[in-house]
Amino acid sequence: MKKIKVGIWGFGKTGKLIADEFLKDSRFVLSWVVRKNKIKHSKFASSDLGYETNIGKIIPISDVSDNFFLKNPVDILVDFSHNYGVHSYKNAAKSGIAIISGVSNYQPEELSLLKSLSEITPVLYSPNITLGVTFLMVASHVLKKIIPNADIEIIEEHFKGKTEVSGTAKKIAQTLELDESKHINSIRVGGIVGRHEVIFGMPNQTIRLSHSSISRAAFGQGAIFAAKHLIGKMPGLYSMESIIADMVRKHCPTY
Ligand SMILES: NC(=O)C1=CN([C@@H]2O[C@H](COP(=O)(O)OP(=O)(O)OC[C@H]3O[C@@H](n4cnc5c(N)ncnc54)[C@H](O)[C@@H]3O)[C@@H](O)[C@H]2O)C=CC1
Ligand SMILES: O=C(O)C1=N[C@H](C(=O)O)C[C@H](O)C1
Repeated sequence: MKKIKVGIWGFGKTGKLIADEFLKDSRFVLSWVVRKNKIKHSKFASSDLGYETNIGKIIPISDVSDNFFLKNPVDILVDFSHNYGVHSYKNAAKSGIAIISGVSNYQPEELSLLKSLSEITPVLYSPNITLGVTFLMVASHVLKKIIPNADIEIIEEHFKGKTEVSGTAKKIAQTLELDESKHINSIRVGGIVGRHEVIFGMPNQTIRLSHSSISRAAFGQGAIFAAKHLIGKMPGLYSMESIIADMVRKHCPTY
């Protein structure tokens, strides 16, 4: 079977683990990663990650010219860089490259640019690409419909250095029609990769739905799941929620 060629935008804390998961999966070939930092680094993502191979050429953002995607074609571009990263790969869409963005704190301008690219290529955007959080989001949505009067609070916990409020928590708040300035409770301690909890409070019982990302590898596995669903699709905006909601409908038991 023909391998799916992948390019990664951003080679930071998460981008590295995304690259690692794609390197380990034989259905994919990691063609390149684009990084911003000019600090001295290996020439290949695989050697940077400790493998004795030279796969996934590391390309500095300054070398990305207008015809970069014609010269370096891939099937899918996966972005875990920064909210303005999308400005630097607009041309990928013109070349028909599918886009997966995991950037979680888009400003309206960048989000609408990303959405506009979905008119010409398949785009999947998710502030939390894990299967688990997506399931939690769908399940919370259903629960809110079943218990519309419950008190609902969202807790999000991350590593000390994360300055912004979790994009995942904001998306959960939007889905549940909650005021994000009142119902998101943020905790920043140590090295927590990412934990989200939705609490439904009722007078005589409490329901807690929670998810923990134990390693950033979870994001890489989510990106692979998304890539498998996106490949071969028509241009359009796709989401992890619609994929998981379809699966829930398919597998929901009847009693
Ligand atoms: N959707 C999801 O499941 C997840 C989303 N994220 C999000 O991914 C983003 C990155 O997170 P981290 O890796 O933790 O941050 P990081 O700061 O460790 O890495 C980001 C990297 O992107 C690079 N970069 C910035 N602008 C760039 C550009 N224009 N082109 C190429 N590279 C560029 C930076 O130099 C840095 O190395 C954040 O928005 C974060 O919230 C993180 C984890 C999971
Ligand atoms: O910055 C991170 O690392 C993460 N960001 C996400 C968010 O803001 O929701 C998702 C994840 O939990 C990790």
